[in-house]
Amino acid sequence: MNGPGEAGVEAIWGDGSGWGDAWPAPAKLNLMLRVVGRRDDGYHELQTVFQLIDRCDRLWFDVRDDGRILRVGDLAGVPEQHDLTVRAARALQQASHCPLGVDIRCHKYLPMGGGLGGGSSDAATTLVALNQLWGTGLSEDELAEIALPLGADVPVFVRGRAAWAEGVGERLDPVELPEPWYLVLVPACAVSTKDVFSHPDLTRDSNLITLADFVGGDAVNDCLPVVRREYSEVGAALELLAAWGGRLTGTGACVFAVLGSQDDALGSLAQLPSDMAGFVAQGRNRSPLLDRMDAESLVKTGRC
Ligand SMILES: C[C@@](CO)(OP(=O)(O)O)[C@H](O)COP(=O)(O)OP(=O)(O)OC[C@H]1O[C@@H](n2ccc(N)nc2=O)[C@H](O)[C@@H]1O
Ligand SMILES: Nc1ncnc2c1ncn2[C@@H]1O[C@H](COP(=O)(O)OP(=O)(O)O)[C@@H](O)[C@H]1O
Repeated sequence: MNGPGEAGVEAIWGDGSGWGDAWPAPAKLNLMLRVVGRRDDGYHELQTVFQLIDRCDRLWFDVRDDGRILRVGDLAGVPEQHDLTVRAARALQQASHCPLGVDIRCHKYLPMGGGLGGGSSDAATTLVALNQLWGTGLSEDELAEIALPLGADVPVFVRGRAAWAEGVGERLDPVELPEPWYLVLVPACAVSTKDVFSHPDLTRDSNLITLADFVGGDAVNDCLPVVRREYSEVGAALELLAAWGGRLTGTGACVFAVLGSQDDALGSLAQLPSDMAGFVAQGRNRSPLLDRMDAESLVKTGRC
């Protein structure tokens, strides 16, 4: 992650070129989030708007002939069998009866527990990449179905488009939004999605709104009051963004604001207090993962 004062953007992340052999796993921002109900299984019904950004984890996959699925390297606090990339590969292997395996390497650039969906995006990139590399040939709908049990946020990354979302995040309608420059702050705390959704004070009965309401400025995040109260670091970060109307993404901890230009955003990043981390990224209606697929037109192996 970039600290304040460093260049906040790597231009190669946004345009689908310059990835080398790495597969991108972009972050998302929830531009608004309403909790509109609770299902019998405890999951909450949401209305949210997802936009992708051009800040990404990077993944590499080496196909194995012996069917084993292995993680290369460590991820702090996440045992290999719980890693969403490993779980995604296993889910695809089971669904497709593919005899192949894979070594998975992931370089994290996205904070964990930040509300940026990094783990979910890693899982989605694994599904999309292995569907190609294993030659399993599943459709986007089939991949999205495998994605949902891995996490409510995984399907949007499989589909790779900014979206208006309902249900637990699986009912997705693509939307075309402005693609502004965002300043994203990363408070020094990780927020547990589960803890926020089980908090007794969480608003769970927001009224339904329409896309037109959102476009007209209704951009509330119902998780904010609880998160702000439980994590003082989040409140402090939001104060730094007050001039631009800072917002919380998902259940946090990251907060973000729309800046007028890349230069404005980088200038504001450079002026942050030295103990506040952050980065600059551009909104994307189309995932860098889809751009990478198009750019490289990888040849299907047809080995399954
Ligand atoms: C809130 C959102 C908004 O985009 O993002 P994050 O802040 O986590 O990034 C997502 O819905 C999160 O999706 P994801 O991170 O995949 O969550 P999951 O692993 O499926 O769920 C973690 C836990 O949160 C609770 N949960 C999650 C989603 C939801 N709609 N209702 C819930 O009650 C459940 O207790 C679940 O056990
Ligand atoms: N490959 C992975 N990358 C990140 N987190 C992972 C991964 N696999 C499992 N996890 C778990 O998922 C949790 C949520 O991670 P992440 O998706 O990055 O945050 P958020 O849901 O807040 O956006 C992490 O705290 C971690 O325990």
